[in-house]
Amino acid sequence: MSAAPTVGIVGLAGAYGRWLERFFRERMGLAVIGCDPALPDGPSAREVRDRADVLLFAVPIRHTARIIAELAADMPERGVPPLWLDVTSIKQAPVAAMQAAPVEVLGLHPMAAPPKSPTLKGRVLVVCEGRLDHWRGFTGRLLDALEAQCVHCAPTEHDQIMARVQALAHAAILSLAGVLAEDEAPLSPPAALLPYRTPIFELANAMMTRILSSNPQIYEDIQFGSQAVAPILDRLAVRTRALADLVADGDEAAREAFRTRFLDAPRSAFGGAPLGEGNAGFERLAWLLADLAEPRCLALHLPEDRPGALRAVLADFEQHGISIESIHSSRSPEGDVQFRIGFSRQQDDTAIRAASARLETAGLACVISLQL
Ligand SMILES: NC(=O)C1=CN([C@@H]2O[C@H](COP(=O)(O)OP(=O)(O)OC[C@H]3O[C@@H](n4cnc5c(N)ncnc54)[C@H](O)[C@@H]3O)[C@@H](O)[C@H]2O)C=CC1
Ligand SMILES: O=C(O)C(=O)Cc1ccc(O)cc1
Repeated sequence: MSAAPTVGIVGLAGAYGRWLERFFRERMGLAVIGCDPALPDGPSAREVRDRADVLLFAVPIRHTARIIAELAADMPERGVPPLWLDVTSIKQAPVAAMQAAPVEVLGLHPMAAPPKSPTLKGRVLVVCEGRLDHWRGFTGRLLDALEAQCVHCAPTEHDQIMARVQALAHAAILSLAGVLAEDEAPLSPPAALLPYRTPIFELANAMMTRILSSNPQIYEDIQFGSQAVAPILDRLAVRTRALADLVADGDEAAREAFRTRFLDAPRSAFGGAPLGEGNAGFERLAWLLADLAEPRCLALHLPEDRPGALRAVLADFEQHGISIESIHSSRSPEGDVQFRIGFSRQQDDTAIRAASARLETAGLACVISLQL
């Protein structure tokens, strides 16, 4: 094997396959080959397996263990065992299938959709170490280059955790979406409720619409792909039934049972400090939502990514006596940083329009939109 290993990606044309191809080429400087039924002119999976030093599986959850097992079954002898990796949202079955091959094994689970950014910086990456010896140094460099917040656990522990972090959370959100979808006008479509929103409902709506807009196969397979899920969903159903029964009873005893089982017990299980931190996080999001709801705003991006670029924009506002009410950065679908600047109703429209024009003419900002 050469000093710079060749990476093979099974599932090269998929969302993570494409992101990882770019990551390995551009951030690690490695040659990447791959296969995918969506790339019929490319090499076969066995060709990729035999040419790659590092083989990564990024295929649909429901097919992953089978695809790995098929490639493991007729694996030719190699002097140095290759490294096999996967990024599947479940870990027990894929890691077990890789362990059955004469290879070194590392299971990964990025806890985010493939980002617009070139690394997983700011995201969590679950790492399930299977069997590492020759490849230990390389996997250390890989994890460093990914820049994620790594957490380590065993595959079975991972699946128990994901039955809660993913399957249970998604089930609750999809059940909420399903109940709302059953209603009729004027209570439906669900968006008809948004003018009456609370911050909690607005965040719930963001979660419902996120899941319903994403790859449906993933959300199906997260429910159906792990044996850890069904018992957790039973507990959700029992608890929801119990709550509905208490509310139907409606007497003081039912209220007392609600307070004990649905408020006090979870409150003490969460613990004082985590409750405080979580609640403070919610407050920050609620403030953000309130700022974003302010319709008077200027959205812009800074063409020059240099220190002082934002300061020059703010200096123009200062010179012309324009106060801003909020400023938030986000990313466009292409990954460019955008700033959204909110103005109070007291600020003069003409002055804001003139500032917007000046910033563009001076090349200090590209104005994406101006709403007054
Ligand atoms: N998209 C996401 O938000 C996340 C995905 N993942 C994991 O990444 C993996 C891939 O997911 P995505 O890229 O989102 O799915 P995707 O559906 O975009 O891509 C899967 C690719 O695998 C290909 N494929 C199917 N059968 C194949 C076979 N026999 N050989 C080679 N390629 C085959 C498909 O043609 C497709 O291009 C899954 O295991 C998923 O759990 C993990 C975290 C987040
Ligand atoms: O986009 C989001 O918010 C997600 O939660 C995406 C996602 C989907 C599947 C995973 O296993 C991990 C993350």
